Amino acid sequence: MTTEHALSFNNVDKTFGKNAALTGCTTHVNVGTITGLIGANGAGKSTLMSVAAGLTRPDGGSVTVLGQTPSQRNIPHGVSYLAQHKPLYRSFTVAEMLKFGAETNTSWDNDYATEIATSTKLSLGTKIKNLSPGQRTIVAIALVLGRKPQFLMLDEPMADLDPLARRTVAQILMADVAERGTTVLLSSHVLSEISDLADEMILLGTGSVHLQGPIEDVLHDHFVLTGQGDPHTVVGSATLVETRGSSHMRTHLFRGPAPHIATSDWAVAPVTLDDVVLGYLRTEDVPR
Ligand SMILES: Nc1ncnc2c1ncn2[C@@H]1O[C@H](COP(=O)(O)OP(=O)(O)OP(=O)(O)O)[C@@H](O)[C@H]1O
Repeated sequence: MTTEHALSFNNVDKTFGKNAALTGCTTHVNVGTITGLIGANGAGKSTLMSVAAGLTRPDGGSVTVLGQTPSQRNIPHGVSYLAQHKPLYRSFTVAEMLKFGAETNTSWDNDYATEIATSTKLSLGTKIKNLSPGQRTIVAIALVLGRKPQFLMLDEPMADLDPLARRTVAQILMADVAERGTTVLLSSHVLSEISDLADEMILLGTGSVHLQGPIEDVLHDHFVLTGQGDPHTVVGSATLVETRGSSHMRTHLFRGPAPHIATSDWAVAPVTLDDVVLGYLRTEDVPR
């Protein structure tokens, strides 16, 4: 762990019965970044966040969050975590929920939380149970940001939001990062959301990390090669991640420096985030 890391996992394991959720998971989140946590259903994203928040105890390995070891007795100061199910009291009004936030947090910014909660024009007098799932998400985000966290973890925060509300939440998060220097770890299945919002990414595949780094570097470090025959004859030192297509025309995803190709038998193209993520998720046999 260095002070540049808001979160640091070293060889972390977590098993639920026979289900291995995290297996030798080693990763970190750099301070001051918005990091996108990507992975297939069941890859371990929620478990990683729950362990980092101190709500789930790992079986092995070490976890450091804002310089502290999280546990149920020691939820690290400065951490806010919004779980996927967005816990709120259904019988409370929005105003009562915000009051609850004020009463249970020593560092609470009521004006800021109220501004976020009302950013999509919902009324403070409405009961939580009468809000739509998307409106509940906005209130939940107001509650986690009202605590003025140093490190914010959001588990699929955009899943219920309409396109306009998504944009509102994205702007709220980017403003928070710019003005308060908050570090954000955000999981999503929508890759366009990750490329719009995040500077860095962690790609989790069944419990351990396939790939991690600044998104720009990840894209720069991969290329797609299309053609027939053995691609290794033209790629140099790059590592094959995945191959698709028929024997007539194959598309190969490679990690490493893109080659200069002097023959019309092969074509090299830059990748999108979709190419990289889908390529890794489609194959079990990936370079780690
Ligand atoms: N409380 C639990 N009891 C039993 N198994 C669990 C529990 N929580 C998680 N798991 C298992 O651990 C694995 C990882 O689950 P997790 O919810 O962390 O994945 P995820 O990447 O967040 O998935 P999704 O994208 O579907 O939300 C899965 O196999 C899941 O079934």
